[in-house]
Amino acid sequence: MRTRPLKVALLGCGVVGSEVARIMTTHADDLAARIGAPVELAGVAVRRPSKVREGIPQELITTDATALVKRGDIDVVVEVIGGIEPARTLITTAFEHGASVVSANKALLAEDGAALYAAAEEHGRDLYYEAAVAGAIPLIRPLRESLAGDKVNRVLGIVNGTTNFILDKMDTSGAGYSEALDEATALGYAEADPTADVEGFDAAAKAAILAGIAFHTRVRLDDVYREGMTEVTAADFASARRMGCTIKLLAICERAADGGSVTARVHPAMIPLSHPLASVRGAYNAVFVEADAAGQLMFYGPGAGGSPTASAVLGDLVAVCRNRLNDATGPGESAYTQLPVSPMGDVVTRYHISLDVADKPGVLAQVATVFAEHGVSIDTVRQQGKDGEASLVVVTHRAPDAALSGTVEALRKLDTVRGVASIMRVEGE
Ligand SMILES: NC(=O)C1=CN([C@@H]2O[C@H](COP(=O)(O)OP(=O)(O)OC[C@H]3O[C@@H](n4cnc5c(N)ncnc54)[C@H](OP(=O)(O)O)[C@@H]3O)[C@@H](O)[C@H]2O)C=CC1
Ligand SMILES: N[C@@H](CC=O)C(=O)O
Repeated sequence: MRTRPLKVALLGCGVVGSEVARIMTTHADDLAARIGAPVELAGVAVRRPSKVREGIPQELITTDATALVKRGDIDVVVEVIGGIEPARTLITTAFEHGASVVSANKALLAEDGAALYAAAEEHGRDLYYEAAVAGAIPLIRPLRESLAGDKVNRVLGIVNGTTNFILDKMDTSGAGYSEALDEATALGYAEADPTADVEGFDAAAKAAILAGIAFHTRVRLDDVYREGMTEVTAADFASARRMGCTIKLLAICERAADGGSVTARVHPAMIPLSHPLASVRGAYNAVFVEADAAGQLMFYGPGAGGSPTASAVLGDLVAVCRNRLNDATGPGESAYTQLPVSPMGDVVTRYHISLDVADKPGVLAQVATVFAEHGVSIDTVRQQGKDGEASLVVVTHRAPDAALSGTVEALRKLDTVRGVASIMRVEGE
């Protein structure tokens, strides 16, 4: 074993960073044995230097992250600050000064992953980011390495722990949205700004990363269709239950049958209770990967929180340190192509639509005509009338999203349709 330690700079010591530091300290001997050299925490950059950080010597704490990554003797920079800047500049500066980087920053990777990869390659360094998608679950490396010889066609899953925690609470205990979000935040699952979770930005960033790796193409955050879960109501859960379903925020990345394009989307969806994703509880994540030769694979585990995420960061740290000792780097992204990303309108799926309508003769026929005119075939209709008004629930067969949007627009114009209470896609059947 080499006796000179590999030096690690930790940028950020919050929910994830504090757990990374703790495990680096408590498992130091194991890590050294696995790497073949000891690893030393050489500095910890934070915003608030006076905050008490258990187990971290005060002399390691700095507010000058730039000076830390520019020191020139740092082997690996672990970036767990989050956000776009200063994280992006710190990572590129780290490469310029000879360090490899481990990051958990999905927002940055989805926005600027290609440029960061290019910077890593230019300087002959590694960029690893297993923790950026689905917390503790090994998913990036299986997709990038284990499945590199196969052809992945679909990635579908729950990739945000906070929203799964909230939806699960709403479904099983009738908890309110705000109360469940507060709990998820207190448990360290939510992003610094939880809007990223509940509005689907975090899951969309993860979908962009997954689609990119799975299909060997570049997919950016802006390419991902996104709907959050803030509008999901108790009434939606009641409708879902009547259909034998529950509601989950899903990330779905698909390669077109002809292989010439891909789609990536994040939105709430009804899924049958019999589907394995329906029983993913709390802040757990689960991702299905469908590949030509492998068939269907499922990855499951804790998707958020300090300790699970630190596990993924530490796994990357070991891999990157081993590469440093061997004067090597892991797989890069230079083989990526650019497949077009098709718009949401091209996606074909089923829909559950709740309408408030007048309860009088001919309304059902009028509504059915609108669906027919837009080429959307109806599977089931349920109507419940009360005091001259009625609630009409239509479940469709598979149809293009653009056709469904056209249908809904036309329905809104009917005098007899008082309002469209909800539109939910139905997946996983
Ligand atoms: N929490 C989770 O479950 C998961 C998080 N991630 C990702 O990990 C990253 C970190 O998340 P998390 O630990 O939850 O975030 P926190 O908000 O808990 O921690 C952020 C840390 O960064 C420090 N920091 C912020 N700005 C600066 C700056 N300009 N210079 C130096 N330090 C700075 C903060 O300092 P101070 O302590 O002084 O405030 C804090 O220590 C994010 O990219 C997140 O998306 C990924 C998977 C799961
Ligand atoms: N806020 C994220 C944290 C992990 O990526 C989530 O809830 O999944």
